[in-house]
Amino acid sequence: MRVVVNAAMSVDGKLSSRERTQIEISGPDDFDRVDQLRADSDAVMVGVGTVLADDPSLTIDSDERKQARRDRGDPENPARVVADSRVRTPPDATVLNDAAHTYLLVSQAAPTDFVEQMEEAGATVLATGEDRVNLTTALGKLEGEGVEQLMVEGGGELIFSLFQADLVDELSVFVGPKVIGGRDAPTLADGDGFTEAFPELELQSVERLDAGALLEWNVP
Ligand SMILES: NC(=O)C1=CN([C@@H]2O[C@H](COP(=O)(O)OP(=O)(O)OC[C@H]3O[C@@H](n4cnc5c(N)ncnc54)[C@H](OP(=O)(O)O)[C@@H]3O)[C@@H](O)[C@H]2O)C=CC1
Ligand SMILES: Nc1nc(O)c(N)c(N[C@@H]2O[C@H](COP(=O)(O)O)[C@@H](O)[C@H]2O)n1
Repeated sequence: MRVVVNAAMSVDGKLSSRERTQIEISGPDDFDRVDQLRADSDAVMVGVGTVLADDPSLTIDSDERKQARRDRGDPENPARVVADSRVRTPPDATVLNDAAHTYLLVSQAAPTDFVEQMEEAGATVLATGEDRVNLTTALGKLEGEGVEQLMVEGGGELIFSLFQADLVDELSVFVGPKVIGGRDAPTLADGDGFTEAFPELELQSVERLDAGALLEWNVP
């Protein structure tokens, strides 16, 4: 499986403000690039923190891209994946609508009645890890479901864990012109942070885009 992480961050490396509401950091050209990246992926993943903060759809905007997927025999939207150890995804979350299939990655600690509620809403629930999702095992299960390219759209807690588990192959970061600030605002990689053995990436490209820059990195 190829794991491609994409995010938009402010000049100072924040994904959002301390209020954790969705902030438009990308411009139209970057949103269009993200739409293409979704269309090129078998599934789009976020952590439950992003579901609770943004209630995202994670679907494709462009009708042409949806048609191109149908023409090649794929569903019109990639599958959606939420890392959600204890099922905090609200039953009325947009990621559970019928625009795409949804996988909920939970842990063994997930309450059975919540799991059943998600399955009734049409989601496929994959359990790994005792208290928290074991991302290595969970991504292996997704691969078994046919996910060859997984796009990850954040947030910072999930992105850090994926780097920690050495699961990331590529990182695309759009750096937008805003300064957000705030010690409690989410950054590209949060979690506990590294204190040694910092992952070192290889810069593949730098491009001016909208009012910012797109940086693409490979993870050796
Ligand atoms: N600008 C951008 O490109 C983006 C911005 N954002 C912003 O980021 C913020 C949300 O980010 P954040 O709060 O970090 O949330 P995340 O989306 O990273 O979700 C974090 C949650 O995922 C769950 N999770 C399950 N398994 C794991 C695991 N193995 N490792 C880590 N997390 C796991 C945890 O909850 P549990 O333990 O309950 O399972 C954790 O609290 C919002 O403000 C949103 O607007 C989000 C995406 C992109
Ligand atoms: N690429 C990008 N640029 C920004 O400026 C953003 N705020 C985000 N946020 C991510 O996009 C998701 C919203 O998706 P939908 O439009 O609802 O499909 C959001 O949840 C973040 O993951 N991304």
